[in-house]
Amino acid sequence: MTTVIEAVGLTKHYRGGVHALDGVDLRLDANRIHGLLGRNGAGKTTLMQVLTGQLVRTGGDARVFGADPFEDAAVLSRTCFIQESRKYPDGYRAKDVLAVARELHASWDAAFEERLVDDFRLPLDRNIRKLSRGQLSAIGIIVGLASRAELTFFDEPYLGLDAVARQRFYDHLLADFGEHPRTVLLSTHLIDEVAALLEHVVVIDEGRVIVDADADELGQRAFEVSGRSDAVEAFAVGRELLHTQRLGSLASATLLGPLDPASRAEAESAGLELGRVSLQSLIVHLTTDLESAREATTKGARR
Ligand SMILES: Nc1ncnc2c1ncn2[C@@H]1O[C@H](COP(=O)(O)OP(=O)(O)OP(=O)(O)O)[C@@H](O)[C@H]1O
Repeated sequence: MTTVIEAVGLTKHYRGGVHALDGVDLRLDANRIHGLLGRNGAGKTTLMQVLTGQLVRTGGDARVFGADPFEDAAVLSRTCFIQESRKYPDGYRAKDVLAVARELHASWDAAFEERLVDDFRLPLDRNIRKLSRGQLSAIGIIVGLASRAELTFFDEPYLGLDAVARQRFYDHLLADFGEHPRTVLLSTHLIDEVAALLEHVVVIDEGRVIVDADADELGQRAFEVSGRSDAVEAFAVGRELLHTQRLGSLASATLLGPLDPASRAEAESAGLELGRVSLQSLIVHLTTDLESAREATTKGARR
């Protein structure tokens, strides 16, 4: 597989000791939809800004299509970056933004643009400042999709979009990706909504990559058991526990590790039910529960 994005020890530090990126190692393959997930302030936007040459890195190396993206016009012409906080010049109407984007992207599909404008009901003649939050997001989505750039970054592209419009975005992205494969890096907090789209998932936390895995493999990383609390507790002994929940005499536990045949048999003979862990729960547990568990262990060891 061709690598489109490669980062080695990538750092971006700000004054005041902020390590927005703190040694990011990453390789993203071509023609896949990659998810970039993580909590607020984890470093997702910073990573995209460095990879699109909008920010200068402090250290390490970043390659996009094999070149340094910073001020490399050839790299940037193959890239489309959709950012939620984009500012437009005074007096611009929605159709002016689309006209500029059309000029910038060699693979722009005007017929697709037209369909998307209809589908997202974008008022083309309205001044950009008068558009609703959702309509502004729709502009970004239309540009990101119709540009058909070889590499598209969507940074939280759908602030303010209603559930119907978000579903349309997912449907269009998936259908168009099927016909015109390209590389997409999508950052979002609506993890379960996009889980089915993602082939590969990167989770960053405090500027570091904590998960870098194919979505299928990630689904095998944890499982849930539920049933009588004493049976759940007994089953959890010796296993890495991510999370537990109790309700009266019943409990459920999220455990790390693949569900091998022996564990399955053990759970079944203890009368426990087995279930999958959603991508969102897994990531929430990995970025919060594991952290607290490790903190508790470190504190315990220090005592
Ligand atoms: N110009 C700046 N000066 C100082 N710190 C900054 C600057 N820009 C970003 N940061 C900090 O860098 C960290 C990473 O920010 P970033 O915007 O990349 O996070 P994010 O993962 O995109 O968050 P969110 O999901 O909330 O959008 C945060 O702690 C943020 O406060």
